[in-house]
Amino acid sequence: MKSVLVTGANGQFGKSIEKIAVNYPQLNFVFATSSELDITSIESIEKKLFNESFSYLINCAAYTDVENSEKEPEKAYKVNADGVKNLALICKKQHTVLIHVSTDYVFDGEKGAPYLVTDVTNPINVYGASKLKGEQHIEYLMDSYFIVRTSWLYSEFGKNFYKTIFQKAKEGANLSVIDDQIGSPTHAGNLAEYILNLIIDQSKSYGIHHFTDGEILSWYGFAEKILKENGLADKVQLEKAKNYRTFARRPKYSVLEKHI
Ligand SMILES: NC(=O)C1=CN([C@@H]2O[C@H](COP(=O)(O)OP(=O)(O)OC[C@H]3O[C@@H](n4cnc5c(N)ncnc54)[C@H](OP(=O)(O)O)[C@@H]3O)[C@@H](O)[C@H]2O)C=CC1
Ligand SMILES: Cc1cn([C@H]2C[C@H](O)[C@@H](COP(=O)(O)OP(=O)(O)O[C@H]3O[C@@H](C)C(=O)[C@@H](O)[C@H]3O)O2)c(=O)[nH]c1=O
Repeated sequence: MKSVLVTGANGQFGKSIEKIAVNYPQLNFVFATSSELDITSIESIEKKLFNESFSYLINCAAYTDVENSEKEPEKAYKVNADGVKNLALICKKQHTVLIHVSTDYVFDGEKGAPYLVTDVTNPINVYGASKLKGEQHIEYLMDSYFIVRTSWLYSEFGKNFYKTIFQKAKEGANLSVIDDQIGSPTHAGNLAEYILNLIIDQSKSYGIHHFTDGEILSWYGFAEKILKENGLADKVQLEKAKNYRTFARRPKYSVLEKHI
């Protein structure tokens, strides 16, 4: 039976994997939260991997606060770059395949068409730059890895745009959402299935993958969809934001092309 270690297990994506893990009885999962395994500490990782060896490590650990990354870049780099380097070094030593999740924010959004896995990266915010650095450590250090870039994740778990809009709408707040950033919302459960199937299929298509749900929307369009899905469209007012102020710049068009 293949054993799979999941790091960052308490986050949105870690919990999404845990939810569907029961459908994969042929895999033996170990879920490690940030307090059980801190990816920024070599000792912490080695402690977890001392007695047990894993065929795969799915890294869900990350610093995902896009806004705060601008104010405290060292926090983003510590986890998203240095922490990922630690995982790459140890996985290589232990012959564990690393499956790492990355982001559409590694691109600048200026292409105006869906990004291919071969397209040049050029992040325009600290979060994206720190995630790219993590990717580069893996590519430099390892041969057997998957870097799966995805975008605009949402689910019942953790903090995400879907839940924020739904919550605000339920409270009856009027919503103002930008329509000049375009991307592909992706259900975290679908990404979890994609990744677990790479394992089940014993895929050797190592390298960078793009996975999204395929629909192309603005954040405004996504908000509209969320309201409709929950029967709230007639109950709250949704307007296109003119000046929604943020610290971080975000790519204008960060759709990921799934097919090579
Ligand atoms: N959310 C999104 O829209 C998107 C996310 N991604 C990528 O997907 C992955 C999963 O994201 P998501 O689940 O949404 O993010 P979350 O922020 O929900 O989860 C991240 C998890 O990482 C944990 N963590 C933080 N620092 C460490 C550390 N040093 N050691 C171990 N664990 C740590 C956090 O722990 P704690 O619970 O203690 O805070 C948290 O549980 C990330 O790599 C992210 O960059 C890619 C595209 C879109
Ligand atoms: C909540 C809200 C956001 N917005 C804007 C702000 C921002 O430009 C955009 C998205 O808002 P958020 O801050 O929720 O999204 P953001 O944190 O930028 O989401 C990103 O997270 C990281 C982790 C990723 O990897 C990306 O793929 C992407 O999902 O929508 C509004 O215009 N109105 C609103 O009411």
